[in-house]
Amino acid sequence: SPAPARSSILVVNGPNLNLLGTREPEKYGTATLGDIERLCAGAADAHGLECDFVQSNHEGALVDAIHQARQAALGLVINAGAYTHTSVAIRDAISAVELPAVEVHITNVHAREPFRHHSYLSDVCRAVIAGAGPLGYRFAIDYLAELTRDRNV
Ligand SMILES: O=C(O)[C@@H]1C=C(O)[C@@H](O)[C@H](O)C1
Repeated sequence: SPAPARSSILVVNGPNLNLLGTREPEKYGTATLGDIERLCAGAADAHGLECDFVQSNHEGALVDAIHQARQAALGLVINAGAYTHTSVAIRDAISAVELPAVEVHITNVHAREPFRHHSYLSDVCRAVIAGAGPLGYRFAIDYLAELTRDRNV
């Protein structure tokens, strides 16, 4: 009989996102990382799925978390924070694990400083959601649920 379908989405948050709630609230809002994780859990639950969460300020720890998702998750939601704009290592990890990934940014990075306009991750992700605030995480989960529906991965 086929292996049971995977039911978890790994939500990856990068550097400084642990400060959400008090980090430049005029840009990032007042929702804490915990609030966002609860939003994600509720979004996944609506699809009969669950979320695992990792947040790290360390690039290699994020790479390790992406690797570990390969055997367990049906997809990735990733807000790599500043590493979005610098990290070939995280890009290569996403590409290597061959899971559908959605890139999320709370802010509209294209309306900010030029150095935020380029992402090393976008072309190895299925979709990019930027500027919708914390709701972007829910949109990403809804999309991944649709993408992987009825797929015994
Ligand atoms: O909007 C966000 O969630 C992203 C979060 C960060 O920490 C920044 O370094 C990115 O440039 C934008």
